[in-house]
Order: sequence, then structure tokens, then C-alpha cells
Amino acid sequence: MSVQSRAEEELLEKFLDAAARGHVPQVSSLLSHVPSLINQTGSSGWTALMLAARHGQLPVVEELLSRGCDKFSVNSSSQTAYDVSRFWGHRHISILLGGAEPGSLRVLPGSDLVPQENYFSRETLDRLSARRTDTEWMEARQRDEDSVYLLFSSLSPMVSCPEDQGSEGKMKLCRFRYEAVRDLLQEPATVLVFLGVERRKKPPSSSQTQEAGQEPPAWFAVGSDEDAAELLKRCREKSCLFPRSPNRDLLQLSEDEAGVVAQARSVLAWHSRYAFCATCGSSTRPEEAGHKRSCLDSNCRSRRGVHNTCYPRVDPVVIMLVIHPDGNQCLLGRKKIFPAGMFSCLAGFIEPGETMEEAVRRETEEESGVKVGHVQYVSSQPWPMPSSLMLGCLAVATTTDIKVDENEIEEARWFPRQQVIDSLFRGEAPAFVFPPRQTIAHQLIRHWVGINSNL
Ligand SMILES: NC(=O)C1=CN([C@@H]2O[C@H](COP(=O)(O)OP(=O)(O)OC[C@H]3O[C@@H](n4cnc5c(N)ncnc54)[C@H](OP(=O)(O)O)[C@@H]3O)[C@@H](O)[C@H]2O)C=CC1
Ligand SMILES: [Mg+2]
Ligand SMILES: [Mg+2]
Ligand SMILES: [Mg+2]
Ligand SMILES: [Zn+2]
Repeated sequence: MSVQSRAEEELLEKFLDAAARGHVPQVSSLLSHVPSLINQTGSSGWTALMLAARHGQLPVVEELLSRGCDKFSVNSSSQTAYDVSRFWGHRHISILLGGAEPGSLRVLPGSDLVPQENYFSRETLDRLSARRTDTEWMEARQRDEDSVYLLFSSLSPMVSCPEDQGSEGKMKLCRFRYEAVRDLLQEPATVLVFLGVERRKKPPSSSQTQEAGQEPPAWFAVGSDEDAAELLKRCREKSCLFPRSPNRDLLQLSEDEAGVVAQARSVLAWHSRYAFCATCGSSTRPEEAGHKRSCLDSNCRSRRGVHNTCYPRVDPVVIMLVIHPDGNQCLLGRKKIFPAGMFSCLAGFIEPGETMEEAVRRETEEESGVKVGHVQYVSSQPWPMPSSLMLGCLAVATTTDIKVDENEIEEARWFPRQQVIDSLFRGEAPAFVFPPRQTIAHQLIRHWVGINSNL
């Protein structure tokens, strides 16, 4: 081992030890010197967040979260910090990591069974929807030198990938200032969407509010139809790129950035498909800072009363983990396009006039032949491919014979709980490959395993 790497290792162990002991000043100071320590695992395979969660060190957990640590990373037993805090009974930490409001536990008893916050669902920005029609304010924010612009080409955000693929080999969104995109905004095919303003961590003091320019930075998404290479050249960003496979690549963003992209990508996807009015075929024009498209024909029906073609679409999808009547097996299926060995929850679009529960029953029976009785909602996930809202449920089967719909599903099987746990922990010869941790499918299966096993 080189001298340098031994020194690095010692530094890491010192940092992890400070996290476990709850020494916030030491954790902060080490992170200020070596920010990459934040998600690193030591000889035990645990991150600082896991150790702080294990030992009930709430202030350290808060400090690590405020510095953007990865909540989803897992130890060799596939436990996240959230799982660890629940196991050791540090409720204040699991509430924080699970995203629950402590007050809600009083009002809705039992709501501490919150699953982990899902990827793509974090609201980093305050959308300020009431400001969308305030054109004067919006124009001032557009020109503000603190405003942040994200560039999209074919619905892919411009990102940079750090050379060093070590513990933080993650993609980062490229952020631009007004000056860099000013010309692009003049192009007729460019679409601009106001995403919101950064949320303040602490309320500003009264003297600060009086100062000019104290508004938090505004964020915008810019959709361009310009060739991706041209766009990179125009922005002089040689080291950046537009990922080609959103289903896979967007999962490399941090949780904060994933939440912003979920909003931006779905709204831009809607603009790209609604250039013409769905009611009369006339051209449409973006309004309300990119959150509405109105028909240019003033006599069009879409301009009167309640209608749903002028606003960005959200398609509700049910996704369900169906449990065997014996309570000890779950139903998973695989599509032909899945990577080898991967099995996942069944899912399907909700149809008009259908409840979430009925959609769970219909899609499960269509895809697997299994009939379902009781359905219980667990959590939801925006899925911006292009604009699904996944409604995650547990469901109890009333029949067990499987007959798959071969158009959609290649194979479906009942998996015993122990096989699921072995596959999650990547034991020897696991029965199947789990879907990625960023999917609600993964989180639903993990939730079921965690309900009454010793995770
Ligand atoms: N985050 C996660 O964990 C997961 C996310 N998903 C996402 O959920 C979505 C739906 O799952 P999937 O199993 O494919 O759905 P379905 O079982 O409903 O079947 C998909 C088929 O439905 C049709 N369809 C497409 N759009 C709509 C719509 N808006 N309303 C009704 N029917 C539609 C299409 O048929 P045709 O091509 O013939 O028009 C498509 O092939 C997908 O976008 C998928 O990416 C799925 C599983 C896991
Ligand atoms: Mg289906
Ligand atoms: Mg389906
Ligand atoms: Mg369907
Ligand atoms: Zn129209």
C-alpha cells in the first residue's frame, strides 16, 4: 500500500469514526477539506450516514444530508441508512430519512410506516405557480444573473460526468447563466419553462429581506430543437454531453437534481407533442411561463371551460407487488426488454373512469391471470419517461394460477420471501436480479420484505 493511500484510508476511518461518535464539528471540518469523503465506505462497508444512523446521531445525519450525501447507498447486506435506523429503533432518524413529518404521526397514527422517499420525487424548488402569470416578475427573473438555466436536447438534459468514477461517479446537470443562453432563447423553436425558485434552508432575517436582490435563484429549463453537437458548441461545453438513454442514464443524477429533471423533462415532452391543438388542429402558443399552451383560434372549444389539453399531461400508472394468499410469496414478472435475470413488479396505465384499486386488479389479471382482492397504497413516484406518475401498491391475491399475457410479459412467477431477501442481499446464486434501487418497483419489494422481517 502506498504512503498516500494509507494516509487517505486513515483520514476516511477518522471521518467515519467522528460520524459514529456524533462529532459534528469534526465531520464538517473533514468534509470541507475532502468533500469526496461524504459517500465513501470504510473497511466495514458502511458510509458515514449509515454509521450515524446506527448510533442515533441525529445532528450528524442532518449535517450529511445538508451536504447532499447519497441516502440510497447500501452496505453489504443491502441496507440503506434508513433501514439501519429503523432496525436500531432510532425513530427520529428514520422519520428524517423517510421524509415523514413528525407531527403527522399524531394525526394519522401508524403513518410512521413511511417507505423511503422515491427517486425523482424530491421537490428541491418551490414552484411558485402563482407567479407564472406575472410577466414582469418572470422577465426580471430570466435576466437575473443568479438564475439557473438547464439545457435540454431531445428531452435529455446537458450533463457533465466527472472523470474520476470513484465513489461519486455521478452525472451532474450543467448549469448556465442568462448570458450563455440569451441567443438561444431568441430562437423560435426554443421552449422556456420556469421550474421554480430555490427553497431557502432558513428564513431570511428581516434586514436581508429589505435588501434588493435577495430573492432566491430562479431555475429555468430550455428545450431546444437544435442539433445536440451544435448546442454543445454554442455553449462551449466540450466535456459535457446529452445522455442517449434516459431510462438508464438519468438514474445517475443526485436525488436533488433528479427531482428537478422529473419536472422539466415531463413538461418539455408535453410541449414537444402538443405543438398543435388537440381539439381543432390550430397552432398553439406557450403561456404561463411554459406551463400552459393555448390554441391560437379564439373560437376553439379548448379555450372555454374545463378541458385538459392545454396543461401538461400526467399519466397515472399503478405498480403493484402482489402477495400470495399465504403471505410468504410475491408475484414478479419480466418483460422481454429487461436485462437478463431481472424480475420486477407488474404495472399498467390507469384507464379513464377507473379507480386505482380497480386498475391494480385489472392489470394484474390481464398480465398474469392472477385475481386480486385487497389493495393498499404505499407511495408514489414521478417517472418522467415521459410523464407517468407511478402509484405504488401492495395487493393480496385471491387466486394463484399464473397465465401470462405474452404480448407484455415473458414470464411471471411466485418468489418465496427468502429468495427475495437473498436476491436483495445478492447472496450466492440469487433467484433473480432486482430492478435498480431508483425504481419504485425496487422500493416496493424492499418495503414488503421490511414489513415483518428482520431487515
Ligand atoms: N419506476 C418503476 O419502477 C417502473 C415504471 N414503469 C413505467 O410505467 C409505465 C407503464 O407500465 P406498463 O407496464 O408499460 O403499462 P401497461 O401494462 O398499461 O402496458 C403498456 C402498453 O399500454 C399502452 N399505453 C401507452 N401509453 C398509454 C396510456 N397513457 N394509457 C393507456 N395505455 C397506454 C401501450 O400500448 P401500445 O404501444 O399498443 O399503444 C403500451 O405498450 C411505463 O412508462 C414504464 O416505464 C413500469 C414498471 C416499473
Ligand atoms: Mg398491461
Ligand atoms: Mg404492464
Ligand atoms: Mg394497460
Ligand atoms: Zn383549438
